[in-house]
Amino acid sequence: MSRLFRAVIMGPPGSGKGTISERIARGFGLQHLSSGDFLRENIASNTEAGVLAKTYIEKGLLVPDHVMTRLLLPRLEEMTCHSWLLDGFPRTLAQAEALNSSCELDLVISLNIPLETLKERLSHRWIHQASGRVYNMCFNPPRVQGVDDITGEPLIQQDDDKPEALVARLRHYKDVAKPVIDVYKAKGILHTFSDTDTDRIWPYISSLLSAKIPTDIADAQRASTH
Ligand SMILES: Nc1ncnc2c1ncn2[C@@H]1O[C@H](COP(=O)(O)OP(=O)(O)OP(=O)(O)O)[C@@H](O)[C@H]1O
Ligand SMILES: O=c1ccn([C@@H]2O[C@H](COP(=O)(O)OP(=O)(O)O)[C@@H](O)[C@H]2O)c(=O)[nH]1
Repeated sequence: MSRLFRAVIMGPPGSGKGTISERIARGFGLQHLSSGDFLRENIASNTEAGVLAKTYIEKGLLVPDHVMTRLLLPRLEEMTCHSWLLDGFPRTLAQAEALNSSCELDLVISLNIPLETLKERLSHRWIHQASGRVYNMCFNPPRVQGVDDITGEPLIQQDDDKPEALVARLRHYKDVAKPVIDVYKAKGILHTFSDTDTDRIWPYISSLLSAKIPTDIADAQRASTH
C-alpha cells in the first residue's frame, strides 16, 4: 500500500470544519475523525475518559491536553492503514506536539472566517446530539424542521452557539490556535482559506487535495469506503 495521507482541518466554531470534512471524506475517501464527535461517543458509552471529559465540556471548557492526547492517539493507532482527516484536534500547541511526535502530517487546512459570518451560521445551527449531524436552517435544513433526517429524533441548539457566547469562544480559539498555525506554517504544510461561503471555498480545497493526494491512494481509499 503506497504511503497514506494525513490531514488536519482547523477553524473557529462555525467556520465549516464539519461541513468541509464531510465533503472531503465523501470525495476523497479519507476517514474523518472529529474530536467533538469522538468525545460525545465516549461520553455516551460512559468510558473513563468520557466521564472526565464531560465535566469540562459541561462548563464550556476545553478538555485538558493530556486527556485529549490519551484518547486520540490510540484511536489514530487503530487507523494506521487508512488515510485520515482530523477535525477539532490538535487544538493547542501541546496537542500538536503530541501529534507531531507520533505521525507526519501532509496537509493542514485552516479556515479564517469573519466573525459576522460565524455568528450568522451558529445562530441557525441545529445539531442531532447523538450523531453529531449538523443542520442549518439557511444552508442545509433538515427535511422536517427540528428533527434529524436519519433518526427522526429532535434537534437541539447549543448554548455555546448563542452570539453572546461566541465572542469569548472565538477569542479563546484564536489564542490557543495561533501557535499551532505557526507550527504548521513553519512546516510549509498550512493552507488558509477565507470566505463567507463554503461553496466558494470548496473548489479550491478540492483541487488542492486532488494535487496533494496521489491518485492511487484516493482511488484505493474510495474503493475501500464503498
Ligand atoms: N482538541 C480538543 N481539545 C480540548 N477539548 C476539545 C477538543 N475537541 C473538542 N473538545 C471539547 O469538546 C467540546 C465539543 O467539541 P466540538 O468540536 O463538537 O464543539 P466545538 O468546539 O464547539 O466545535 P465547533 O463549534 O467548532 O463545531 C468542545 O467545546 C471542547 O470542550
Ligand atoms: O457555508 C456554510 C458552511 C456551514 N454552514 C452552517 O454553519 C454551521 C457551522 O458549520 P460547521 O458545523 O460545519 O462548522 P464547524 O463548527 O464544524 O467549524 C452549520 O450549521 C452549517 O450547516 C453554513 O451556513 N454555510
